Amino acid sequence: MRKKIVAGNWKMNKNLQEGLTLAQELDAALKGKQVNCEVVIGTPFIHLASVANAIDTEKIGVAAQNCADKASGAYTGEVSAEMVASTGAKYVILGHSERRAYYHETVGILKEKVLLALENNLTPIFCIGEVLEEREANRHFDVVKSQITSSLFDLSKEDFSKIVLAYEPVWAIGTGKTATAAQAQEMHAFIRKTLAEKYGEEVAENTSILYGGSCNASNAKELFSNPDVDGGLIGGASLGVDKFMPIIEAF
Ligand SMILES: O=C[C@H](O)COP(=O)(O)O
Repeated sequence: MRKKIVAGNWKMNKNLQEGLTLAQELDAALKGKQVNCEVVIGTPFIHLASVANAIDTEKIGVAAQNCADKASGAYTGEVSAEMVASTGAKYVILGHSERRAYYHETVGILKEKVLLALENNLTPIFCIGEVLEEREANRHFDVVKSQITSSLFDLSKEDFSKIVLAYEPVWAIGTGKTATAAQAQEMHAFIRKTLAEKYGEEVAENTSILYGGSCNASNAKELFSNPDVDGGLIGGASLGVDKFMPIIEAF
């Protein structure tokens, strides 16, 4: 049975004190509450250790938003997967469209990052998604398929089974323009079929595929009610407990 996951991606928001407060408020809001999904928060690197120490990490998984494509050494400014894991984080968001677009993350780089994350027992939340021109040209299925196959399909079946995918149409990120529930379901079903062709039905059925892109309290229920949508990767609406909790409770 695949996991339902609601993951926040704080992006480059919140200083350390603000981040700690947000994490602790979320921890308090979830205390004693039965929720039907796994909750994850993706914090900036500098927050990871403090946040992991301040909350119940059995209830809220902590994610980094990136890791280096090298294991260690003279790479000034980089943070390795091993360092991320040593903070108590359990997840790492990889391949986000903002990293691909602004930091030129290529397939080669992403493949290394995924391998290093897995070697360090981090669960990659691997992002894929087309830009508006690609959707308008009806190329969105090809684009998403090629993002998955190029970066992930060299993995063994065992390793692939540890991946969480997040479909984030780039045109829906931070724009207020959400994919319709039908568009999300159509793409998620296509992704699952692509996984089944390569790794078999069982792996495909057990892979969590999250939706991301202007997901909020008012559209989460409809999006999550689709059979192939296993949760969300939430940006803006994860920056306040009042906005994030209703999304968690949409399951
Ligand atoms: O990682 C999260 C996504 O980029 C979605 O961001 P958003 O919810 O602010 O549109």
